[in-house]
Amino acid sequence: MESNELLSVSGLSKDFHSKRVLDDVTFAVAPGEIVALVGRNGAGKSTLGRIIAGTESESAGTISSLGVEYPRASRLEARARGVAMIEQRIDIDPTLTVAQAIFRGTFQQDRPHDALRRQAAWILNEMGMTLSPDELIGEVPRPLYGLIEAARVLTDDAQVVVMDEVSAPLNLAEAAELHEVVRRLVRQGRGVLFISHRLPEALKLADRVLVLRESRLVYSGPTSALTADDLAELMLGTTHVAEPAPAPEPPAGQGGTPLLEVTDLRVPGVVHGVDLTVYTGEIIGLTGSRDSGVFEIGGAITGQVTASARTFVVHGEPRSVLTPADASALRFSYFTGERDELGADPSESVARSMMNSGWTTEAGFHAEVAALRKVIAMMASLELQSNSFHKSVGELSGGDAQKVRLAPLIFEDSDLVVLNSPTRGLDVAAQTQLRRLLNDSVLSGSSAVVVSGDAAELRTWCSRVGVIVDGFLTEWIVPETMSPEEFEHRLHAAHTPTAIDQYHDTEPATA
Ligand SMILES: Nc1ncnc2c1ncn2[C@@H]1O[C@H](COP(=O)(O)OP(=O)(O)OP(=O)(O)O)[C@@H](O)[C@H]1O
Repeated sequence: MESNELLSVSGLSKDFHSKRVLDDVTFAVAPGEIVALVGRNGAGKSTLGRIIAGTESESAGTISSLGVEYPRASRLEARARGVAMIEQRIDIDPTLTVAQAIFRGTFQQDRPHDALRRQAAWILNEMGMTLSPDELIGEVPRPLYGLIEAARVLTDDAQVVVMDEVSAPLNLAEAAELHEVVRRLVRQGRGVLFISHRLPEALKLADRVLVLRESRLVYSGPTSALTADDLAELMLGTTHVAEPAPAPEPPAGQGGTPLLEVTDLRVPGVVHGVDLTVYTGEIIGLTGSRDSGVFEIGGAITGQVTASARTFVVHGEPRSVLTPADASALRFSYFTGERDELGADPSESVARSMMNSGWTTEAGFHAEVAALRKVIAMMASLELQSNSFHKSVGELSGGDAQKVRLAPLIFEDSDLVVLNSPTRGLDVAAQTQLRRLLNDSVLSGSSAVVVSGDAAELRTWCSRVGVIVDGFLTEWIVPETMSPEEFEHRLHAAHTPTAIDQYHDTEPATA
């Protein structure tokens, strides 16, 4: 069959242990086209991407590139046909430089390092990327591996590129770099299948959108005809209330009872004197570029990062800056957001991963039953798509795995919880539901600090957002006082490393 389509998928189905996860999926990607793929957690997006890229087998159906069918489950065949995929989880040898990582596996990889370096520098510069070609991969934050992979795709001959939630861990400035690469790829006549839970991003970037719901393709059409709410409705099969009922009035800033009051918080070389007050019953946000010190502040107030402070007062009592043991005694918890640092072993069962502690084989029958009851209740509240707690975490969809990791923190009675990008990889309904659960715990007297680079997450979750620039807290933004566009604009500036200069003369803000 002659075809101009870069990629044609026809009648594709997939079963996992007799559960149908893709059912008769048919679509095509044309040269120069960005096609977004959206759907709820567990809808089958990654599985579809992996089948196209030849790393997973299909149960039925065909896939062709430029009209030529390629065999099932062969990554090499798919690559030879010009199909590449950037997966959610990427491993790169930490001893390589960024330049070597960009050219690894390509025909150019054995060229002298200096030549690779020059070419990598050119590509990074063209894309407006802030990565240095000489930086060691071991020193590059893992969330940026997706950008390195995107630069790598630019240097090779892949004609169709599947990007699986590559933008999920990126802040607004980093996501803009990724979008630039995607646009460049399609200007060269290639095609991109872009998987994302950020619906406004999907609509803005893509020409066309595919919606998977309950394993079937329920919509394929131009993005220009849709709003984010339309898209959510197509994904969920029901009207979606984007903004959950706000938590009953949190203590308004200075008027409430302080839970934590810190002055002159310092982390050597990174945080240079931050004053921060978190009131009981509020959810605040902190944001900044990756090297601004924002992550270290979240770690320092929960005893995860070594820090100093002039005063550190919890519930009105002066203390020293916390150690991890102090933090757990005070019921201060921390969620790193880094998928690999969460201790969630992919071979571990859902049940065991959801238990924080106390479930050992020696614990006895009654303790085991009580622990399982708690797991079942958590699974029901979180609406896990997977209905088996025996399943291993590695078999879960990305969103379900994120919920499993978050569960102990959300259900534990914490006084203060620091959450790094809690909704990363969660679909719109799961985001809303998680926020409801967090609101419930805030209502019962706890507080939360959300460290994030995601505009929607910060806007819908936080009463105020502290901007961290170059180790200083430079201002507080109150999302409800401005339009979503203005809020996004302000965050974009805060995430752009060049913003540093404009803040150098600014007095640090106080809470
Ligand atoms: N290796 C596997 N073994 C068994 N079941 C699997 C495996 N991989 C995926 N699944 C199941 O297939 C379904 C689709 O998973 P997939 O990861 O494709 O969803 P997704 O749409 O990408 O979700 P998310 O948005 O959460 O990443 C889920 O129910 C998942 O548990």
